[in-house]
Amino acid sequence: MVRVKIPATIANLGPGFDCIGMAVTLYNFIEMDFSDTLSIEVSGEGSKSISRKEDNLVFKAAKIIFEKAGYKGGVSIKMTNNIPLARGLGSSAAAIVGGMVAANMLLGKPLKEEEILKLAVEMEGHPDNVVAALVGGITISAVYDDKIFFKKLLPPDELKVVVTIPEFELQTEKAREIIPKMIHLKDATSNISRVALLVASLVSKDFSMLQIATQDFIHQPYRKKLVSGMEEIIENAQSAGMLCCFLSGAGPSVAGFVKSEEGAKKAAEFMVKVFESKGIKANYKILGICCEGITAL
Ligand SMILES: Nc1ncnc2c1ncn2[C@@H]1O[C@H](COP(=O)(O)OP(=O)(O)OP(=O)(O)O)[C@@H](O)[C@H]1O
Ligand SMILES: N[C@@H](CCO)C(=O)O
Repeated sequence: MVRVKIPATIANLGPGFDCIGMAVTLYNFIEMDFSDTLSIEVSGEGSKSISRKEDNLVFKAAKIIFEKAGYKGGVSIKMTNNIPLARGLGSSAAAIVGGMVAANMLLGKPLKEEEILKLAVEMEGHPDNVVAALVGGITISAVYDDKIFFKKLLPPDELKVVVTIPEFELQTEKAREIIPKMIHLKDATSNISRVALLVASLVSKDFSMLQIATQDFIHQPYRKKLVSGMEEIIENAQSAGMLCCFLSGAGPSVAGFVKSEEGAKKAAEFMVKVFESKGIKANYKILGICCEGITAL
């Protein structure tokens, strides 16, 4: 039997659409063992909605590894989920990375980490969440010639993350459909400058420009139609005590960086209030940045 712990991830951090991801201290757990048949147990988030059949995402990810390694038997999977589904916290990346890594461990690690990384990115469709879930920290990824190139930044100690999670689900697929296929050169230039500024700010631990460095011009302006309250929260981030604020992944959660737990609480209460003013119930979590990525227990 193998057991893994997989972090939630926040993608984009504003302008880093499909390339920046950040692992945070909220975890799902997967136990996997050999079995004669397929059995799936789910507790916690998604326990009412997640499929227990062959179309389960954790199983589908594990099956890719089983097929590569030539294993044809059954499997039992027990998951304990703390990452809410379809809220912009990387639940699908956690399911894919967790399923693949657990299956590979169960079979005695026939695949190398690079192979798993490639298969997981292919399955998810973009590298941001998957890379961060695998290696932890804040990751910057690029895909070229079928290979994934990434760098991991270890976060400045004092940074905390406050995430406000609306009650409603937003499937990433739907949140991607709303983004136009063509973007203006001016918007592309604005995002390129922000991403460069964001990475430089994190590396130099200079947070003074984070509000500008997390501005986005290519996905948030369209997604705000799907997440009412998001724009008001982002516009007032600094007066609410945050260094900056952005849509978490594809949404609908909204996340911000703060320097203290006390500041985080004040910011979270503000965010919850804005959502409530739009008729949306929301809760919040104050998280750290997870430096390790998926771990075997
Ligand atoms: N533990 C899990 N087991 C099985 N399926 C899961 C699990 N977690 C997520 N999923 C599947 O992934 C879907 C959510 O994925 P989606 O990409 O829409 O959002 P997300 O990954 O939570 O957010 P984001 O991609 O914005 O970070 C769920 O509706 C469910 O089908
Ligand atoms: N980069 C992705 C993250 C969500 O999976 C998006 O924003 O659609």
